[in-house]
Amino acid sequence: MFSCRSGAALPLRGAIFALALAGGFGAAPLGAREMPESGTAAAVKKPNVVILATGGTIAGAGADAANSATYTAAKVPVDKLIAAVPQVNTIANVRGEQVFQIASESFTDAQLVQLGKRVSQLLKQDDVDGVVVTHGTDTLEETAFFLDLVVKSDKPIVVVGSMRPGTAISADGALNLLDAVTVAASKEAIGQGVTVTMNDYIQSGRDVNKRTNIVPSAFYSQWGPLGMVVEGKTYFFRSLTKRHNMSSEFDIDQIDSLPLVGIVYGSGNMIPGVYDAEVQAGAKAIVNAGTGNGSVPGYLVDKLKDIRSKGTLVIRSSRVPDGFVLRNAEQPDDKYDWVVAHDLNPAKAKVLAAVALTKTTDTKELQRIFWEY
Ligand SMILES: NC(=O)C[C@H](N)C(=O)O
Repeated sequence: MFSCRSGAALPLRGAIFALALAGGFGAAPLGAREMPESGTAAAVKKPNVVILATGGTIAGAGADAANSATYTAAKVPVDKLIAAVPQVNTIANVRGEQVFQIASESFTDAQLVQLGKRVSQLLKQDDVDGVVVTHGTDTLEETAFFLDLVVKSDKPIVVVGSMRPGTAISADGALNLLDAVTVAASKEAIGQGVTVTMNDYIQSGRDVNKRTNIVPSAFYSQWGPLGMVVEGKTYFFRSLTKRHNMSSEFDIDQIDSLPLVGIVYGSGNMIPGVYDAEVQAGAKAIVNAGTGNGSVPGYLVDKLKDIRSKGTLVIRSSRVPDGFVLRNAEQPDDKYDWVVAHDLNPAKAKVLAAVALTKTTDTKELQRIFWEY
């Protein structure tokens, strides 16, 4: 009934995904005609990709096809997600594993560590060429950066989500997942660090962040995407210059838990007690999501100096989405023994601080790490 030739099928993919999730496929899955027959050279040579499913909107379901924003995340199991995009089988030998079934805002550090260990374990296997992690988009940028920092492998790791549930008209999950498998199976992605495939782009998991909470073009990096995926082929135009994966000094195999790091959001008329609450809760570092160039209100400087002198790390980041925080601009970081987050947004600075603190509490070392990763 439907033509499955790439290009012609593109506008239909969202609807196809929705249909599949609703159990709408008949006997012959789309794409089956394009699959190499088993036993042929093409079938033997296909890379092996494991999809680790963690939930999110890509596994979400709404009551009606018109519900693009009102739905329940983390409903559809991994096997059904894969079955809804049979085109992945033309690219790789794909199998799925359900690691969690949660919305990504519910991720904790314990889950981050568990996921990292599983990705690392799988990529050590000779029969695994790449891993895709399906994930909610709310904290996708943290997980992607975490995996970028701690998984010691050159093999492709792709984190993918969607902005619309699979049941919605024009759902974006099917194409995003197909693109993720394409990148995970591609030789070009080897050594590129953890990537995120959303809305046809290949983004660096280190750089990318969610900029809008409605439309499919939600993910953006101020340094630009690494490339694109078009009709089952990857096109890379840039590489990540920051240390990651094989060149990282961190290894998930040596990390069993992460120290608590808090974020305090900067604004006018702030409450100093928020910092005390973070310290009392056990925060080993506080990321100050300051205004502008990571600026700190005059009436809070003594509070942050006091916190630092008692042992909690102070990291100056900014609530401004782009640009970067300069050391000793706005505040004398050398004098106060504070660290700056460079271009990392507060959520990413929190991840790097937690990972870095598993190795060192020395502020010079920590600042070096913030420059290098
Ligand atoms: N688009 C999404 O995936 C949002 C959802 N709240 C999640 O992060 O799981």
